[in-house]
Amino acid sequence: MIEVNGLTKRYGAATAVNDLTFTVRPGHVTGFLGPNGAGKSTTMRMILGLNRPTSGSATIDGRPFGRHRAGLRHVGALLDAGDVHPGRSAAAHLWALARGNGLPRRRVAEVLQEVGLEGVARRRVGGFSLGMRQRLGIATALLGDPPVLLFDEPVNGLDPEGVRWVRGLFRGLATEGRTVLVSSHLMSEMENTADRLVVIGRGRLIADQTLAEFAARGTRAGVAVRTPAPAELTAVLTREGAVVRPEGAALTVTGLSAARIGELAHQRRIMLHELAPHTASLEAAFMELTAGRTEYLAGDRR
Ligand SMILES: Nc1ncnc2c1ncn2[C@@H]1O[C@H](COP(=O)(O)OP(=O)(O)OP(=O)(O)O)[C@@H](O)[C@H]1O
Repeated sequence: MIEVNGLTKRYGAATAVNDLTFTVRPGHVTGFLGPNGAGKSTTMRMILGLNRPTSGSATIDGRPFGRHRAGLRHVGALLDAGDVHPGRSAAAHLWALARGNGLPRRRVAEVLQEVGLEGVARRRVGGFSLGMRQRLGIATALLGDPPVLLFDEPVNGLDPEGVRWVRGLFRGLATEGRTVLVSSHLMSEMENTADRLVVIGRGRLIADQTLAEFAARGTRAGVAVRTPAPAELTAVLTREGAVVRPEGAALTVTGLSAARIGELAHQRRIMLHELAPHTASLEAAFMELTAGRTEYLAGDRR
């Protein structure tokens, strides 16, 4: 379990992380989501003891990271996939880490196979594509078989097959009862990966809830209706308290369920060609919640 309590990081006058409090529980993939510059990397670095908080605390299973003797056996992390000596081979990089953490040499072959790099294990990392570096970073995180894992933007540079693989990997790790925190600035990446979300904007907490709860608090749900008698149906539904907006050839109805709209249309013998409840889109919910809390906007000249 990761517990973040009142965590704050200031760089001079700028506040990168502002009084963040949240908990990441085992058995789930928790998505750590926010626009560019929201403070995700800074938070993860503080959880891992690489940056010192200005105030507040971050603990892993009740202790600051630095007090865990087991190192890679306790926490695995992918922070910056470029952070590997380019002249080293993938295997040499992992062997050095295994040795330094008292891990058996066989773990190197195991994780290389798990991430699909066994065929290039002896090649210099300098020649790796971004996707291959990400896979090596993931292998590094898995090396100590740790119960707590943090991944900062792990999907960057992966091809669609790689994205599918990494989703399955994270879900598998959570199913084994591990604590898995995965950051991204794209909701679409989290939609099929995370079951819980911690959302931040400009260093502050915006939401900490399940994916379903998050979707529900975003865009209001409505029902799309198509009928050859829009004026008549609009009058009937409005009398029942619904709000009806024409949208192209269709109507968007809020305030009544699809079932009730169907009943009313049937009673008045109004023909319907379509009756479809909108499901609130996660992307729309994310955009709505982070609007105004984005550090860098297109066209913004600050
Ligand atoms: N060493 C530093 N010195 C000064 N400012 C910093 C430093 N590190 C980060 N920041 C600032 O802190 C804010 C948060 O940055 P951070 O990298 O944590 O965001 P992020 O959510 O990970 O963004 P991205 O999705 O772009 O990686 C940004 O405004 C950034 O410019």
